[in-house]
Amino acid sequence: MKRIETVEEMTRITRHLQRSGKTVGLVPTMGFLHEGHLALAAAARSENDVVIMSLFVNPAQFGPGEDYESYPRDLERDAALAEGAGVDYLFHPAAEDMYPQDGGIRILPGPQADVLCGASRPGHFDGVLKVICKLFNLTQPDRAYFGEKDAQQLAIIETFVRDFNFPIEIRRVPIVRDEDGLAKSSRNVRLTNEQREAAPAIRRALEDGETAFRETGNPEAALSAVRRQLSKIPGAETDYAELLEYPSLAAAGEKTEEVIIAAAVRFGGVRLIDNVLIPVKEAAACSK
Ligand SMILES: Nc1ncnc2c1ncn2[C@@H]1O[C@H](COP(=O)(O)OP(=O)(O)OP(=O)(O)O)[C@@H](O)[C@H]1O
Ligand SMILES: CC(C)(CO)[C@@H](O)C(=O)[O-]
Ligand code: BAL
Repeated sequence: MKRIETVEEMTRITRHLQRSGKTVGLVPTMGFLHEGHLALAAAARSENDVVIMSLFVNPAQFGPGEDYESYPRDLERDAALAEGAGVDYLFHPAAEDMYPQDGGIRILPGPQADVLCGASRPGHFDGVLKVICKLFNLTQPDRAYFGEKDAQQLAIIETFVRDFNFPIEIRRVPIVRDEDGLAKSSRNVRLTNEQREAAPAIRRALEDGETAFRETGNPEAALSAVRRQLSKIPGAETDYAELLEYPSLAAAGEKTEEVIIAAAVRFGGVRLIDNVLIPVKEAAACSK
């Protein structure tokens, strides 16, 4: 595996890869790798000649007072894990190299970014789209891999690629969980023992919502089941819990084919997200 530290070198290698005619899979991450990231890398490995993983804690997607500084980082550990996962190029630029000047162009996502994490973290998805646009241009991938844990991000990136005609296939990867059901997340290491013990209840709350939705087909009943369970988690504060159409993230209606029940929960300064995706046809079938 080759490490690439600068935008200039990444550009040079991309030109070379383009001439070689090899297919390229891109796995964008913020590092502190876990099995969720490795599942993205495995999918990329199985579908492409070359795998590029980016590892960049993107300042543009963090708001004032958020955890940019305290976000976990460990480059050497990440490099060993990426190499073990069959990554060919690990791109880990410095922030000053990615953003040599302040200001510049802003990318403004549409209504999909007005809800859920977009409502709690104003400007977050502007920053995600900016870095994704840069990474797509810098690596020119055939395919790019994103996890369903960040389902809103995935939906917005799919729209971005369609709207701006990027010749890139976006590949969705299912959520990888710990044995007790907690979704793998780099931020899990920042939980205290008590918080870590309580955190799998987020998943159970979403499952209760899924069961209620499958049994009743009623979004309000499902959502109140989720909110009730979330409110009982010791030491946790619900940031949001919502049921929406997926991937439009509009209110669910008559023609909805799939819904998402998504939640964000804060344990002190650690904010975790999780979701379930439910095909509406299946839910209707269950309730009959
Ligand atoms: N448990 C998971 N299962 C599947 N994909 C995941 C999982 N966790 C993260 N990913 C995906 O990995 C990519 C990089 O995510 P990121 O580096 O932010 O990791 P993270 O663990 O989500 O970190 P955070 O602490 O910010 O939640 C994203 O596409 C994200 O959806
Ligand atoms: C996609 C991403 C790498 C962009 O910084 C980040 O939002 C993440 O890790 O999900
Ligand atoms: N996986 C989402 C990145 C963030 O929390 O900023």
